[in-house]
Amino acid sequence: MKKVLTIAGSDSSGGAGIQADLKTFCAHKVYGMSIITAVTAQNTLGVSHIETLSSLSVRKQIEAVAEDIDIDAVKIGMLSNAEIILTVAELIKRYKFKNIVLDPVMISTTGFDLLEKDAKEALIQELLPLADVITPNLHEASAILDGLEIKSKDDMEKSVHAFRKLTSSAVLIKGGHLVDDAADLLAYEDKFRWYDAPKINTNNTHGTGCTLSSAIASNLALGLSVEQAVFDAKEYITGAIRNSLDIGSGNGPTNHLYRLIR
Ligand SMILES: Nc1ncnc2c1ncn2[C@@H]1O[C@H](COP(=O)(O)OP(=O)(O)O)[C@@H](O)[C@H]1O
Ligand SMILES: Cc1ncc(COP(=O)(O)OP(=O)(O)O)c(N)n1
Repeated sequence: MKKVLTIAGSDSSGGAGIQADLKTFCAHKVYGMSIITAVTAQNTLGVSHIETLSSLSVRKQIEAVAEDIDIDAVKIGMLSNAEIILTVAELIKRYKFKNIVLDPVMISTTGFDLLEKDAKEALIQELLPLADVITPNLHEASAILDGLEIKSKDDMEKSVHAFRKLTSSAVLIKGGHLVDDAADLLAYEDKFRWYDAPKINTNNTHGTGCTLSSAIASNLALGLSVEQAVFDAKEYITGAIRNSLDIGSGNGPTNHLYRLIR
């Protein structure tokens, strides 16, 4: 069985973070492992508290897994601060991790900071170059590109050229926050490809970014090309949103069981 590691924060409500990642791995029939960077108190209405683990704890968790188990792919989500980013970057290099999908989590949809403001540069300088695929949403892409306005599909196309100057990683700009579309744009090598999808009329989009990046990591572990891994992950997230769950009174979670329970 293929083995996939997530390095991310815990979401007590189970919709995003480590919990979404492990559910996604399970649905893709890969073995999931987790490195927890922070514990958030969170529900469908928002984040009320964050306790970040020490970089020593993160280091020890990664070493414990990597010294014992072969890892076929890694998904990276919420990292909280620069010290943890530097630790993760160092250990990626030491253990030569492959198939790395970086979701540059910065802020929750409900507006809570999940990355300290001064850590953005470390993320760009230290982690971006190590990732095989990065998956910013419109807000994160704009933050990485020094405030470049990205609100439309045209803006997304322009922004991939700016990304090309920063990194040779494949970049998937997620269009979930476009007004009437949910199209994502993949730029890889010197090509780009749109993954179109209709915008589903629902508030239940908590954890969509986490789910998509974990699905891509699972598909890479299973041996798919980047283009196909993104295609299959896009189908998975679209189905998980279409069948999303009315849990809680805010933004409910996606449904990872929709292919099993019909
Ligand atoms: N309402 C929606 N209908 C269809 N797809 C959506 C919707 N909202 C998000 N998505 C898709 O979910 C994935 C995550 O995107 P996005 O919500 O932009 O990321 P994040 O959760 O990081 O903000 C993307 O593939 C995006 O197109
Ligand atoms: C612990 C934790 N990690 C990441 C997120 C962000 O999740 P994401 O899927 O990018 O988007 P929203 O759920 O915020 O819409 C999170 N909330 N918690």
